Amino acid sequence: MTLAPFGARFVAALAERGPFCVGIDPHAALLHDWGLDDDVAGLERFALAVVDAVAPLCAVVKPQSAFYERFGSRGVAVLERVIEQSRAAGALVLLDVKRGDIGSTSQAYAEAYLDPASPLAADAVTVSPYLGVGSLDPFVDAARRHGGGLFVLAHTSNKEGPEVQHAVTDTGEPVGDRVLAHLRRLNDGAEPLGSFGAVVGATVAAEIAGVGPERYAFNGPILAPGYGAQGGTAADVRRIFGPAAAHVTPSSSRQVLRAGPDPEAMRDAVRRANDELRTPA
Ligand SMILES: O=C(O)c1cc(=O)[nH]c(=O)n1[C@@H]1O[C@H](COP(=O)(O)O)[C@@H](O)[C@H]1O
Repeated sequence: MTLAPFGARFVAALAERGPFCVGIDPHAALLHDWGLDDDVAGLERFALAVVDAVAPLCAVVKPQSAFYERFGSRGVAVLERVIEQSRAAGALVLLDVKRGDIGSTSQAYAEAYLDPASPLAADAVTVSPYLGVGSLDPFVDAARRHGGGLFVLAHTSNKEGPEVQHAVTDTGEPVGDRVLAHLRRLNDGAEPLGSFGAVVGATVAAEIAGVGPERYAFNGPILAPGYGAQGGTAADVRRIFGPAAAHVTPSSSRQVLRAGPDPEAMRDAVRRANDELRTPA
């Protein structure tokens, strides 16, 4: 089955279900809080309970691969089920792996995460441009071939990010903005939205190097992690992104997961976040 381009699927999913993205990150501390052991059985119970509760309700889920890889191949097998069951429940799966390498290795990563023949195939994947945005071309090609999406790290939510991302390039623009300029070109002319997105924290400064929300006026999706547990709010999303907020999926992991294991409490957390994010300023 050939999928429609990711950008179009992203727009439709947000319109139908709301902008909020749930991160499925089975931290050891959360397993403990839920009364589960920090082992593969606990991981599986936790992750699939979250999928059952939220995947039929929210537009995007974002499992972070590290929390599954921690348990080796059996943990990765749980991740495969999280991906498959979330997609079956109608959520887009953004697999958070932050990959990026020289082109020939990026090619193998792209096949692992975007080729529908792979057991780990997702709708979209997070990638790092630190080896140069051009090193991500195999991901771009695979996304175009398979209707997949990319989210490229630009201005991340962590306090250490600006050391690299605000550094000024030869063209005088910050590194993070150079990444956004590449995305502007990749998405040029796509309707209703391109498939090549940016990662910009819901915690970043509203103005960087004298430029405000206009830096995010590009024709692609934006993932905004840091909502909730890292302090980002709906007001921050509106302040940082301005009109581009219409294409932003703010994500939170711990804020929703801490509401579990009661499925209704997790669903309430998702509904609350979507209500806050949809309310006009
Ligand atoms: O790419 C990401 O998802 C990401 C980028 C970023 O700038 N900051 C960030 O926190 N993340 C991820 O978003 C999630 C945040 O989790 P919470 O702080 O529990 O909501 C984790 O999976 C992080 O790895």
